[in-house]
Formats: sequence, structure tokens, C-alpha cells
Amino acid sequence: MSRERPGLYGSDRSPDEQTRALRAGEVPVAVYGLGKMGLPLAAVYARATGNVTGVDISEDVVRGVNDGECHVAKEPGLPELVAEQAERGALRATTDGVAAAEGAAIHVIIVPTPLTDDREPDLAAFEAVLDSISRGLAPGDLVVVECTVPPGTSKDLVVPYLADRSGLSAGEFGVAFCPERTSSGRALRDITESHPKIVGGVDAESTRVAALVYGELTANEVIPVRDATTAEAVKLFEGVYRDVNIALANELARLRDDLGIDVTEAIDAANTQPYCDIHAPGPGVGGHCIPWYPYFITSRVAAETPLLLTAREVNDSMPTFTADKLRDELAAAGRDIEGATVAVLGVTYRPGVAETRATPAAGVIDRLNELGATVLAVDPMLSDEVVASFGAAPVSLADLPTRAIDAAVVVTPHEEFDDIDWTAFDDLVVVDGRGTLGDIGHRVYEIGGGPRDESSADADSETVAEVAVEADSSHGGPGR
Ligand SMILES: NC(=O)C1=CN([C@@H]2O[C@H](COP(=O)(O)OP(=O)(O)OC[C@H]3O[C@@H](n4cnc5c(N)ncnc54)[C@H](O)[C@@H]3O)[C@@H](O)[C@H]2O)C=CC1
Ligand SMILES: CC(=O)N[C@@H]1[C@@H](OP(=O)(O)OP(=O)(O)OC[C@H]2O[C@@H](n3ccc(=O)[nH]c3=O)[C@H](O)[C@@H]2O)O[C@H](C(=O)O)[C@@H](O)[C@@H]1O
Repeated sequence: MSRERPGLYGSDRSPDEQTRALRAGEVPVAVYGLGKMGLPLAAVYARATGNVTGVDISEDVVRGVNDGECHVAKEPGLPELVAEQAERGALRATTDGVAAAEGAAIHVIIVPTPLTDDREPDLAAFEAVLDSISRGLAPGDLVVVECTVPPGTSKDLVVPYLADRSGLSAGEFGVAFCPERTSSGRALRDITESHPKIVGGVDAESTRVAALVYGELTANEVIPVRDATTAEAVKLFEGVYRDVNIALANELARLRDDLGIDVTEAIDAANTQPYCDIHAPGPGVGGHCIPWYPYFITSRVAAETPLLLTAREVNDSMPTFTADKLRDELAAAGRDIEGATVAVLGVTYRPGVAETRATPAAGVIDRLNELGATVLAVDPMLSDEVVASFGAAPVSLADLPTRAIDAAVVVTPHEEFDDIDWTAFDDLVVVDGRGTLGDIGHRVYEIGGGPRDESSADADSETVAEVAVEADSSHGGPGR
């Protein structure tokens, strides 16, 4: 195929020659979406290929990347890598998706695929990128989908969409689903080494090229699966496994008072069995992934999915459960939540990530307002405007001790909260959503753990489970 850009799909050159061309920057790459996931991915592609154009709709993001700046917080190594790759000309950015597509032979899509209000996958951004790609697609190109999509999307949407609009035939270009298996806060490590990379193409040649490309990005194994739909299912199965597992932990945590045990201690002890991996209970499940992925499946299948939907119900009930637990703890202390001033600690969906999509804090704040509390909120990663948008009065961490608060709920334990001087407060009632406080000299109830105040027998003694877990350090298991 004679073209000024050497695409790898359908190439008659040897795999070694294809790899050489990729490494030498002769196979230009476009990465669409330069967010928490897209920017680290684009930087790794730039380091491996030397020729990446990032595309984003945000002028600020584009300007920052071209200036070698990293707009994604708390990603070890990313600021340096972005600066280095921008400096050497291996990474540049533009808002012009069509121009980027015209100049690329590998097109990587990593834009948000959220949920609509009626719980349908929202592929608007995804299709906008497909439109740009279709205007620059050439024979031999490979389109890689990294953002999570409903099963069947690569085969039933991407291929016909691109063929119709580009004038090319299916089989002249490749499409592969190669899911992002990355957690914010460890993105570069996850992209390049933590987990095997799953690749699945709409045809064998797409799978082959995707495996060759990702063999250059990751030091871990590349696992080709039967087809793109299988790869899409792998990503969603990982996510729904997590959601269902967290729902199990949350349902067990709701039994804490009935059983009169520390459920988190029992979970830790149960997890010393290699086949047991119960996750951690908490005030809810947030982010634009785990709480949304079940609907990517349920919206596309005719079969009943009672377990997936019940797990969603359990997890979605936890914010209210958490706020009601504070009401009950205050009542047990002879105090009324109505009129009480309550500080919500942490509004993002998990520590260290400036992301509020589907955050449990929203439900906790809503319920506390319903119960008549005066709600303050503290989050060092968010602006006052964003915090206020959730219906709570923003307070800085520094100012918190100056406020006369009656109670607190820890929803998202940012590391900054470790420095809180709890002695500055009088007679607090606290619900600890994530089991990070221990005994702080106030009345504390931990979701799953139960009472954690000085009167509690297990406030500071090393529990049987902790001993068991220390003894059996071989067992993996989810971070808390
Ligand atoms: N955040 C995570 O932990 C993970 C996310 N994913 C997948 O990656 C997707 C993206 O996630 P994040 O990077 O966290 O989202 P993000 O919200 O941090 O970044 C998305 C970026 O895409 C840009 N964008 C939006 N529409 C665009 C368009 N039409 N063309 C070009 N750029 C556009 C935005 O301006 C933003 O910079 C998620 O929806 C999910 O499917 C996968 C694994 C992990
Ligand atoms: C299967 C899996 O571990 N997926 C990861 C997940 O990352 P994400 O950033 O969504 O965070 P997460 O640790 O799953 O937490 C999601 C939510 O669930 C809560 N959570 C998490 C673990 C747990 O035991 N209990 C719990 O309540 C968290 O507080 C948070 O609110 O989803 C990412 C994604 O697919 O977007 C994925 O790349 C990540 O590897």
C-alpha cells in the first residue's frame, strides 16, 4: 500500500521491521483525551514511539501539554515524563482532532464514556472522536479503544461508523479494544508494568497489530483474546466483580450491630483463606467507572441481571446508611442531628484523586441536609465552588478547628486528614467511613468496625485478625 504514512494494519513488512518503524517514530500516533488516564497514556506512547499528537477539547489542557506541563495531580513520575516528551518533540497537543487524525496511523481513544441520567451509556464524546478519526483515517491505520464501552461497541459501532464516514471498507483498517486497567495515583506503573495488557481486535490482524504495539508499551504480558467483544467484556467483568464484591462487604458491614462483632476484623480474618477476597466496606462506591460499568452490561443484554442490580442497590444505599448511622450515634449520645453542625471530610470519590463523579459524599450530604443538620465539607483537592455545589458549606482544613462542630463523617480520607488535631474539638460524634481514624478521643463509629472510642475493647488491642493477617502476609487483597 503506497502512502506517506506506514500503517501497520495489513502491512507486508516483517514484524521486526514494523517494530523498528514504530520505535523510530515512523508510525504517528494520535491520542484522543488527555485527562487523568489519557495524559499518562499519551506520555507513555510518546516515550515508546517518539511521535504522538494528543487531542483534547480543552484549550487549557492543550496549552499546558505543549508547554510540557502536567495538569493531572498526584501522579508520580508523570510531570517529569510529560515535560521530557514535550521537550524532545515526541508529545504535542491540539484541539484539532481531524488534523491529528490525518497525520496519524494509530488512533487511541480515551475520552469519558459516562452514564446518562437514565443509566444508559453516554457515547457522545466517543462518537465525536470517531467522527474526527473518520475524516483522517487511511488504509493500514489501527484504531485502539482504551476507554470502557458497552460490549459489542468496537464491532457494531466503531467499524461501521468509520467505514461509512471514511469511505474505507472494513478490512482496510484495524480496530482493537485494549482496556485501560489503570488506577489514578499509579497510572504510569499500571500502564507499563502492573498488569497484563488485554488486547482484542475485530479481526485477527487488528489483534496482531495491537499486540505488537502494546508489546512496546508494557513490560508485562500482552494477552490477546478471541475478539474485541471479549476484550470489552473482560474490562466490564473486572469492574462488576469489584462492585459486587464491595456490595458484599457493605451488606456484611450492615450486620455489625446485629452480630456485635467488628465486621472488618472478620473480613480480614476470612481473607486469610486464599479463595476469599472480600473487599472493604465504606460509605459508598464512587467514580465514573465501578458504579457505572454494571449498566454498560445490563443496558445491552436481554437476560435478567439480578445480582448486578442488587449490588448497585446495596452500594447506593450506603451514603444514606452512613448519615443515618450518625443520626443514631448522636441520639445515643442524647443529641439531635437536627440543628447539629456536621463536617463531612472528603468529597472526591476516593483519596488523592480530584474526581467527584458519583461520589458517595453527595448522598451523605443530601441525607444530612434532609435530617436537618448544618453541613460543612472539607476537601483539599477541590475548590470551594465545587464543594458548595454539593449542598455543603466549604471549610478549609486549617479553619476546621475554629468551627463549632458537633459531629463529623469521614467519607474520603485524604492523606491531609492524618494531621487533624482532634483534641481541638469538644465531645464530637464521628462516623468513620473508611476505618482510618482509630481512637481519636471522641465517640467514633466505624462503618463495619463499630465503636472505636476509648471505651471500646478493641480500640487499641491487636485483634486476632490483625495477628492472623500479619502472620499470613502471602494473601493479596484489596487496598482499603
Ligand atoms: N479514571 C480512571 O480511573 C479510569 C478511566 N478509564 C476510562 O477512561 C475514560 C477517561 O477517564 P479519565 O481520563 O479519568 O477522564 P477525565 O475526565 O479525567 O479526562 C477526560 C479528558 O477527555 C477530554 N475530552 C472530552 N471529550 C473529548 C473529545 N470529544 N475529544 C477529545 N477530548 C475530549 C476532556 O477534556 C478531558 O481532558 C473513562 O471514561 C473510562 O472509560 C479506564 C480506567 C481507569
Ligand atoms: C477492577 C478495578 O480495580 N478497577 C479499578 C477502578 O479504579 P477506580 O479509580 O474506580 O477506584 P476503585 O478503587 O475501584 O474505587 C471505586 C469506588 O469504590 C470504593 N471502594 C473501593 C474498594 C473497596 O474495597 N471498597 C470500596 O468501597 C472506593 O472508595 C471508590 O469510591 O476502576 C478503574 C476503571 O476501570 O476506570 C480501573 O482501571 C481500576 O483498576
